[in-house]
Amino acid sequence: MVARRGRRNGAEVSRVARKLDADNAPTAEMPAVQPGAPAGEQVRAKSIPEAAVARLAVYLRVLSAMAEQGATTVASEELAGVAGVNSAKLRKDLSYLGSYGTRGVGYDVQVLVGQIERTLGLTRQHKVAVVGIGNLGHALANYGGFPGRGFPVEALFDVDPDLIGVPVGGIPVSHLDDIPKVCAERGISIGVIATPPTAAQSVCDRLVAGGVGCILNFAPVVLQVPEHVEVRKVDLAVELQILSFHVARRADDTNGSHAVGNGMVVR
Ligand SMILES: NC(=O)c1ccc[n+]([C@@H]2O[C@H](COP(=O)([O-])OP(=O)(O)OC[C@H]3O[C@@H](n4cnc5c(N)ncnc54)[C@H](O)[C@@H]3O)[C@@H](O)[C@H]2O)c1
Repeated sequence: MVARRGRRNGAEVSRVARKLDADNAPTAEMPAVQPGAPAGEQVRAKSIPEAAVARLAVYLRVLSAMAEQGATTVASEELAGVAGVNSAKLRKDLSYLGSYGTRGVGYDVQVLVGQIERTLGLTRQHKVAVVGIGNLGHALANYGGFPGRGFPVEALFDVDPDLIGVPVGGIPVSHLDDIPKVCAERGISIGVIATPPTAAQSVCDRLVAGGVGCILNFAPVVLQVPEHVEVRKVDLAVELQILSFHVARRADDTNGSHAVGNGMVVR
């Protein structure tokens, strides 16, 4: 009997990144330098707070755009401004990577890109399967932004006979029952669940049987998975409720905001 556990919304990004890395290499955990630690002292990536890991992904996106435009160095204030955080928080986040920048020069863009990519486990490709090729599944399968970020969509699954064999985004849709076999054959590491909630657990079980170690679940249901499987849940209703809370709070109290530049506010 395999041990199972439920996952709450907001599972740890850093652990997922390490899990993805672990799927590809035995030396899974990215060592980072503890801020304030003596040079060369290594700590595990799990010491990076989840919120900071999420911001690292934003910095990476900004830095990649800067590199494309020919930037070689960037000041912390500039990077912070474009990323929408305050510069003290940015410097703190980057210190988790052992990156402190050079006074008067800033950060080397390419070095920083490499450090963030390694920390997020993005130095390898992670093959993705999408299950449930309805409205959301079609959008995900057709979205061209995943392969360039190291997440090529390599398999699609559904139960609708009208969809089986039909290419979506260039990939023919396979039947649900073929999930374990196809995922194992193609080395899928991430399974995206875009089925109705009633089907999500059985889909998840099939993905796990196919050796998939990471699940991104769009269905509004809590999944039970073995200990070695990581799950992240995307619940747009919860996100809207959180926004609603912030709107209500802002109406009562605008304290806690930090005004920058042209009247814009970053949090
Ligand atoms: N559409 C959105 O904007 C959106 C946003 C957030 C979350 N979600 C959630 O994502 C999921 C999908 O939403 P949707 O709007 O794409 O639904 P949809 O009805 O358009 O598509 C669902 C697809 O899943 C397939 N399916 C059903 N049972 C299956 C099974 N056992 N195995 C494989 N495929 C199966 C159906 O044939 C269909 O193609 C839902 O759980 C929904 O709550 C959707």
